[in-house]
Amino acid sequence: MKDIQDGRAFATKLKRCRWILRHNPYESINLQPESASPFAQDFFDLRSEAIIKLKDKTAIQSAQLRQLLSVSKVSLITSISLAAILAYIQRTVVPSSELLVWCLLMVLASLLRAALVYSPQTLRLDDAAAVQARLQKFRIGVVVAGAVWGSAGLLLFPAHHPQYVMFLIFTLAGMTAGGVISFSADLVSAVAFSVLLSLPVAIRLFVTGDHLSEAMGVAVLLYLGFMIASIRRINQNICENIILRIEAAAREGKVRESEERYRLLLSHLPVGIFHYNTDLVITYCNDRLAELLHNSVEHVIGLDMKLVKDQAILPSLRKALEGERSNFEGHYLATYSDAEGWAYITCTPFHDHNGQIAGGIAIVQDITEHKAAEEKINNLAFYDPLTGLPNRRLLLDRLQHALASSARSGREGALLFIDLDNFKALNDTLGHDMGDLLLRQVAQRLASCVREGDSIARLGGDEFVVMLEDLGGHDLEAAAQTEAVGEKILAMLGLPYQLVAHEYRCTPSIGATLFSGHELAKEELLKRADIAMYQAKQAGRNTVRFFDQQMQDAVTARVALEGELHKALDRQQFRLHYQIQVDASGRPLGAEALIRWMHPERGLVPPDQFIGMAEETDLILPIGQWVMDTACAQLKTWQQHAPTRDLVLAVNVSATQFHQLDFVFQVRATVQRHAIDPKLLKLELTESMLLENIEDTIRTMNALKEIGVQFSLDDFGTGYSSLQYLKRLPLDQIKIDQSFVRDIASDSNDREIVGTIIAMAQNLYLDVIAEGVETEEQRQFLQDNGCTHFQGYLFGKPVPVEQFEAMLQPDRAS
Ligand SMILES: Nc1nc2c(ncn2[C@@H]2O[C@@H]3COP(=O)(O)O[C@H]4[C@@H](O)[C@H](n5cnc6c(=O)[nH]c(N)nc65)O[C@@H]4COP(=O)(O)O[C@H]3[C@H]2O)c(=O)[nH]1
Repeated sequence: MKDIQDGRAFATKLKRCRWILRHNPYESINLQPESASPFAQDFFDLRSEAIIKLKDKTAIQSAQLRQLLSVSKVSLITSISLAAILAYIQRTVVPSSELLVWCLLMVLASLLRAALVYSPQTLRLDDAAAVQARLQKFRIGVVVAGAVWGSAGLLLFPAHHPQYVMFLIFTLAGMTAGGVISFSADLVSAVAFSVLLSLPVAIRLFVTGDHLSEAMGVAVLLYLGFMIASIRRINQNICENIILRIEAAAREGKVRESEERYRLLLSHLPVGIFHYNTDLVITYCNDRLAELLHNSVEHVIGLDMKLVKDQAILPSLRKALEGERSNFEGHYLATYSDAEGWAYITCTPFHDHNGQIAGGIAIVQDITEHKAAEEKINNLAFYDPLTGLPNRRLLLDRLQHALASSARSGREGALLFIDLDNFKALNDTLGHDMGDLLLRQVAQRLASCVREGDSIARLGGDEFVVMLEDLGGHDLEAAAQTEAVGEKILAMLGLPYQLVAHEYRCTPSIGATLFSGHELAKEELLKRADIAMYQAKQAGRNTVRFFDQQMQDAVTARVALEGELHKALDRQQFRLHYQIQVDASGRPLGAEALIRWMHPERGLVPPDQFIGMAEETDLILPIGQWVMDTACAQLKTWQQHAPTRDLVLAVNVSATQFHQLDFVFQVRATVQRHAIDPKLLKLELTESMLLENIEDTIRTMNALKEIGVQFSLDDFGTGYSSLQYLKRLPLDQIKIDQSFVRDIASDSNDREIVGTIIAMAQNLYLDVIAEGVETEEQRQFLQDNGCTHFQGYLFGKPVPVEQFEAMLQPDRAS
């Protein structure tokens, strides 16, 4: 029902619109699409069309006017010529006064028309009023000319000379026909001209009264009627032609506009576009494509794609010519320039107006940067950025493939877990840059130790893994091959490294494990190789060890212990035991503070089992600080009692602790916090830690010396024991390692070493203390050779403070 109503309203409005168009093109039309119905939409379209037509009305009229003016000159000349001929012929049969009047009228009418035709005023096509005025003037000229020509039917009509009458009618008929042709662009002008020309002569013929004249009069009228009908049709055709021309011009303008718009759009698009014909010749390309190819648009257009250097894209281009949309992603190489990169190309068929495939359109996206980013991400995800070697992730992936391949071939493979010995020390002493340099050189050397199909990966830090594939089919054979590669790696990595100005030597510890098919998961294999490496470390480093189950159990236990060690400090499970140090007469000089871990289940855990672990995990820092605090607190207590006031307490300091940037500050803060005499605090340092960075070490030791603390060099004799550095270190004491003391009685070598150490210390004015003295014989020997201080079970084992203080009682001393 609503649709019907809409339809009716639509028809009414359509009618009104048409009426306006026809009768008053300048009336404004204010019609809105009231609803979203299809009729309303149609009406809206029609209204838009009508408005455009109204605007075009002026253009139509000006085109009509131009057409009228263009033939006016010829028609005016023809009119004047015919008028002259008519006047000349009729001069003998019509009164000269009438002829003169007519000629005069004709001259005036011709002048008027000439004035209108040759008017200098230029016509403005968009000025509706000007066009209207000019048309009106033209019509006036035509009406005047028609009237003058019509008057010839009355003034130049010689009733008694039928031949001259015939000539007059003939001339007027010709003029009418000519007028119709000349003025038919304007219906008003053409009709007015015909009527004004024909009607007077027709009337004159009827007035004559004879039958022939009357018949001729009727013929003239019929002829006029036919003329008017023809004029209407011709006028309609002319108007339609004009409209078509205007519409075509407008359409052409729009097409040109849209072409320009698309041209601009295509040229400025960030993607390359090209059109190609069915011969694969490029017929169009935008600026971006030319830019991508490092070429000009002119050179690219006309390029025969069949002849380009890189033909990878051709199958996709051809697919589009078969009517299918296709894509291409890949690397491209330009033919006529050095351009290359990665592109993503979409090819679409292009149809002509008959629906036939006329070629294809290709959209080219430059994905070079995207590819580079992708590669970078890929590299980051799978490769170690420092050495360029595969990382753990890629290694595990390759291991998975190796397991599958081993399962297929029945041949074994092996993993070699390589850890550089003392790498941390290198980083600490020469800096991380040197560490990085070493790792890069290690990676290169490893590559020279394996076959092409084998893999090398860096897991992080100084840990590398080499994966060997296609070894023998039996354990022994595969193990021998693995051992050989391991030895080769040991030899190769053991050669000196040139780290800028430093020549550096380093050894690896290698753990190996074999694999055969999918017997073990890849993570388990890696773990086994790691455990074996740990075993190699335990065995003294610079060696290859194969995985064994006992070792794994030990490692598992160690991991458990490590977990508990993290909590030990918070749970207050550490204690300090004190081992007495005496002089030659057995008088207590002080003690060495030795840490103990009182584990609730494991009982007392000796430091050998956890100090190393604490150092690896940096737990040694809080533990070391706890020891320092506890020792200072003890010193403070001792300071307050006469028998213990002068006791010196030796505290072990680990390398990590000592090399902390704020170690001096920490010691000073601790000494001040407990308000102890710093002279009573003796820091025991080992040879190896002092050598790490001798200059920094001396600086730190001097700073601590300024506070007042003393230094004892622990385990003396086990390291370099070089006089060179010994001289430079601000030491107070040298401690002879218990390993020399132990065998003094039986080993003449050890006796010699001990003697030399004591002599050296005396030369440097340093105290000497021997540790691990268990027998009177050892003590006597040491004393005879000049040793003045002693520590060992002979005097007392490390004990809790209460027992230690009890040992100091005068009754016991005596
Ligand atoms: N067989 C035998 N052994 C004797 C004799 N006299 C002393 N000892 C032992 O020798 C070690 C001396 O300590 P060290 O050389 O500094 O060696 C220490 C030291 O390097 C480290 N350590 C102990 N406490 C600490 C600490 O608080 N901090 C740090 N960083 N390390 C510590 O643990 C190592 C071992 O300490 P301990 O097991 O307490 O072992 C102690 C002690 O119990 C003897 O006559 N015969």
